[in-house]
Amino acid sequence: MAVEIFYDDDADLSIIQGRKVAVIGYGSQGHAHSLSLRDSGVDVRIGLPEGSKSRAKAEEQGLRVLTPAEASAEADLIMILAPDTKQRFIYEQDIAPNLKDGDALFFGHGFNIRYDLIKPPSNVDVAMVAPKGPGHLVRRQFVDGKGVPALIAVEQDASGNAQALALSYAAAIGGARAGVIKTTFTEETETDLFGEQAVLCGGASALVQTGFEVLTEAGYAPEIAYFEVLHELKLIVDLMYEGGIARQRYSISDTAEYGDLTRGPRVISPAVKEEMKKILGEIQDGTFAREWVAEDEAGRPNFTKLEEQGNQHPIEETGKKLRDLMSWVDRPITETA
Ligand SMILES: NC(=O)C1=CN([C@@H]2O[C@H](COP(=O)(O)OP(=O)(O)OC[C@H]3O[C@@H](n4cnc5c(N)ncnc54)[C@H](OP(=O)(O)O)[C@@H]3O)[C@@H](O)[C@H]2O)C=CC1
Ligand SMILES: CC[C@](O)(C(C)=O)C(=O)O
Ligand SMILES: [Mg+2]
Ligand SMILES: [Mg+2]
Repeated sequence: MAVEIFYDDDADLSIIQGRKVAVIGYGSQGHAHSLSLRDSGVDVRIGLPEGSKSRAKAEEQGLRVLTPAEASAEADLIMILAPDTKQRFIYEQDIAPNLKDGDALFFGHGFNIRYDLIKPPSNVDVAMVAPKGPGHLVRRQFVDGKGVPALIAVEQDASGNAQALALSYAAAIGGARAGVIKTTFTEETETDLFGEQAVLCGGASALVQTGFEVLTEAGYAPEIAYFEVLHELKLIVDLMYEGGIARQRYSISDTAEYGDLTRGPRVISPAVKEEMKKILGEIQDGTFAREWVAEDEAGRPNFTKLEEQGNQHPIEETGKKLRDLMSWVDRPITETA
C-alpha cells in the first residue's frame, strides 16, 4: 500500500499555534520538541516533577516549567515525552485527572498504546508524532533549517481534526521539511523497536564490537581496528544516507565492492535473518514489551549490568583516546537552545 507523505505546504501551522501545549519530560525528545515548538510560535509549557534535574535547564532556556499535573491541567494538548516505562504512572497520576473534553493526548512513540499500558478516555484525541531520529539531532537539524522525518498516527479522533493537528505539530518541530508519513501506532511501535534492536543500535553496536574483537584478537593494533570498524563506519553510512547503498558502492574501490557483495551475505547470513525474524516476532507478540516492563519494575538489574559491560569494552578506551585528538569529532550532546 502506498504511504501518504506530507511536507510543509500540506501542514497548517496555525492549528498548533492555537493550542496550549504541555510537554511532559525534558530529555532527548522533550527538549527538542519544546524548543522548536516555542521557536515556531507555539504556547508551550514543560511538565517536570519538583525534583527533576532538568527543571533548571528548561528554565535557563527560557521555558516555563510546572509540575506534570499543573502543566496537564493548563494545556489542551499534552505530549508525553517521559521514558516509556514511566509513562503509565505519569498518565494515571498527573494526566488522566486533568483531561478535559476536546483535549489531545500525544505520544512520541506508540509503546504504551500498542501494549495497552495506557487506556485514554473516548473524549480526547490520541495521536503520535514520532521523529525518526535522536532528539538532539531533531533539534540540531531544526536550528540548521533542516528537519528529521517524522511519523504521525491517530489512534482516536474525538475532534475529527486529530490528523491535521498531528501534522501541524510535526511541522512545528521541523519534520515536514523532510517528510511526514502517516502510519498507525502498531506499525510505528513494531518497526521502531525492530529497527533499534536489530539494525540501528543492537545490530550495529554488536557488528562494530565483534569486528573490533576479531581484529585485535588477531594481533592488529586497536587504533587501526577502531578507525577501520567504527570511525570509518560513519563515513560509509554518510554515503548511504546521501545516495543509498548504490552511491556507497560507487565511491568505494571495486576491491571493496567485490568483498561487500560476496562477504556481506556471509556475515549477515540466513541464520542472522532468522534471528531477526525471531526478534520481530517477540515484538509483535508482546514478549519484548513484557520483558522490558518487568526488567524496569525490578530496578533494571540486567540493563545496568549489560550497560556497564558495554562501557568496559576495550573499543571504548581506544576510541576515547583517538577522539580526544580530533576536536571536531567528539561534539558534546548539548541542548541547542
Ligand atoms: N531518545 C530519542 O531520540 C527518541 C525517543 N522517542 C520516544 O520519546 C519518549 C521520550 O524518550 P527520551 O526523550 O529518550 O527520554 P529521556 O530519558 O531522554 O528523557 C525523559 C524525560 O522525562 C522526565 N521524567 C522522568 N520521570 C518523569 C515524571 N514522573 N514526570 C515527568 N517527567 C519525567 C526525565 O526527567 P529528568 O530530566 O529529571 O531525568 C527526562 O526529562 C519515549 O516515548 C521514547 O520512546 C522517540 C523517538 C526517538
Ligand atoms: C533508534 C533509537 C530510537 O528509536 C530513535 C532515536 O529513534 C529511540 O528509541 O531512541
Ligand atoms: Mg526510533
Ligand atoms: Mg525507539
